[in-house]
Amino acid sequence: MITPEQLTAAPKVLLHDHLDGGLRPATIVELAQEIGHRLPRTDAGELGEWFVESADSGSLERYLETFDHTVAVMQNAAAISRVASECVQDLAADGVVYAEIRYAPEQHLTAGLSLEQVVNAVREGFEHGMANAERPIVARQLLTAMRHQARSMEIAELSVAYRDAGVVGFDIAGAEAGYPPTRHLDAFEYLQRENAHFTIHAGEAFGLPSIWQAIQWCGADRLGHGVRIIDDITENADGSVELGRLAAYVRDRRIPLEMCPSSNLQTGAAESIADHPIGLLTKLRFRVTVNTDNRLMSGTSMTRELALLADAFGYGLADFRWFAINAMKSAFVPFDERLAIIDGVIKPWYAAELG
Ligand SMILES: O=c1[nH]cnc2c1ncn2[C@@H]1O[C@H](CO)[C@@H](O)[C@H]1O
Ligand SMILES: [Zn+2]
Repeated sequence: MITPEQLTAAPKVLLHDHLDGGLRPATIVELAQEIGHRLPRTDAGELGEWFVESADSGSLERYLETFDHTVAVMQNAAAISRVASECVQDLAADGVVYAEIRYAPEQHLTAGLSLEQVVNAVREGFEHGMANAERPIVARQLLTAMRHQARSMEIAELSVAYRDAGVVGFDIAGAEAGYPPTRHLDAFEYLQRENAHFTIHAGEAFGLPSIWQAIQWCGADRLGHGVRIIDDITENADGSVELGRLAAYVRDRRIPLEMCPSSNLQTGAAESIADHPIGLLTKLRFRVTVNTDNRLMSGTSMTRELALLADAFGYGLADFRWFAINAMKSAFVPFDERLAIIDGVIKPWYAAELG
């Protein structure tokens, strides 16, 4: 049996976590007071519960409405830096040793900041967080463009401009139905020409066409969620499994799936953890990674996600090591930096625990 202490201490790698989905409720209350933003609850504990309940809507669109409040309090550089630093410290306390944290710079301009000022504020916060965390952690930025907006090219250019300043990749997020990834093809083609990395939220609220476009039209390095790839997999009555062409491609090419179990229950992408496609995809040895998505809206952490999976599927330390190494192999930092964490941090810890 894995003890809770062991699970917290286990080195974890997080590729899919939204900066504006992971604020401490107490910080939201303080920041809202400073700028006079009205919150649905003013007690931090109640506010935390409000986020989880409101995000528990069964629809991605309604889930996303809760971000109005977190984004509202992240409009000046001091607030953004504070949130970024606390994020890194919270992840380190949760045993995360490497994290790629994403947010949409274009959503943080309402009080007059420029896109560059937003990225710099996050950078300063991450540096402060790494320096003050209770355990060593490496934190990097992914810049997200909102798929219903038309600023993806500009944000892609921003991610390239800051590639040597803590930004390791690009993403698109927001409502998926009606906003296919090909809407932003120019941005993805630009990134490919720049030898840059990107992931795409696909196959969460919409099915295979979205995943297919993300990979075969846009050239995504990784898939955000990607749960609907299960629609291209047939389980026969005799227990045999058949992969369609797209599912086979994703598995054969080792395309990383950034899976976020609790988030998927809230948006209706899965019924329960036990029914979540992560079980079958792990058994079939897809390049599965475990992620939090939005710690505030899901009331979760990496430790909690792993504990839920352990309960539902009987996973143990060997499985958690596999998830961590899968994720670290799929990170957007240079290969030597990935290896340093795999060989210097993840493998030694598990070797000591597993014997
Ligand atoms: O699971 C998700 N699917 C799609 N979009 C999301 C998800 N979680 C958060 N965001 C969106 O990404 C923005 C930048 O971080 C958030 O403001 C939210 O609108
Ligand atoms: Zn997400």
